[in-house]
Amino acid sequence: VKQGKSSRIFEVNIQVAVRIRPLLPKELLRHHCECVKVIPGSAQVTVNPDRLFTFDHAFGPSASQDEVYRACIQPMVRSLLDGYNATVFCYGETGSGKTYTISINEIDVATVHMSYLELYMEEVRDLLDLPTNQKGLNVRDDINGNTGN
Ligand SMILES: Nc1ncnc2c1ncn2[C@@H]1O[C@H](COP(=O)(O)OP(=O)(O)OP(=O)(O)O)[C@@H](O)[C@H]1O
Repeated sequence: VKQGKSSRIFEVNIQVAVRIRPLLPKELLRHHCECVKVIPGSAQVTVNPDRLFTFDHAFGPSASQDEVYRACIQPMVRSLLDGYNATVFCYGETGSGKTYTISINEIDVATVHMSYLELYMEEVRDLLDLPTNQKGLNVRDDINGNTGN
């Protein structure tokens, strides 16, 4: 991992956070139970229960949007306003809480160009472009190595 240019903000360029959402009412009704747990005060999670995984951040079901935002996103927003590029990428199975988590926004002092893409089953969809978002986008490289669709 490369050292971040803006060492004031980042020690590394890429950080990985895991968030475990609370069980939904329908899951509680079906007596589902949590099989992934955060070790309190750490960035580690246990799975079932003897496998241990370490991340840069780990949030359990009681973590608020604010807590996730402050730890993971706010430093990126500051860095963005300093002129650096930043990407927040949510990965997880259907219903795991990607949309819920990514819907955190707090920039009201600048014009922001944002794209909202979904990568699912190797198809890319532009979620902000209703006419095309039913069919996948074709991603191509041109002769100069630029990527477009
Ligand atoms: N941290 C959370 N606290 C409370 N509810 C949550 C949390 N995360 C997700 N949920 C709820 O769980 C459900 C699924 O979340 P969400 O739609 O964000 O999943 P997703 O990963 O975007 O799913 P998909 O890939 O199918 O679009 C929603 O009802 C959402 O409100």
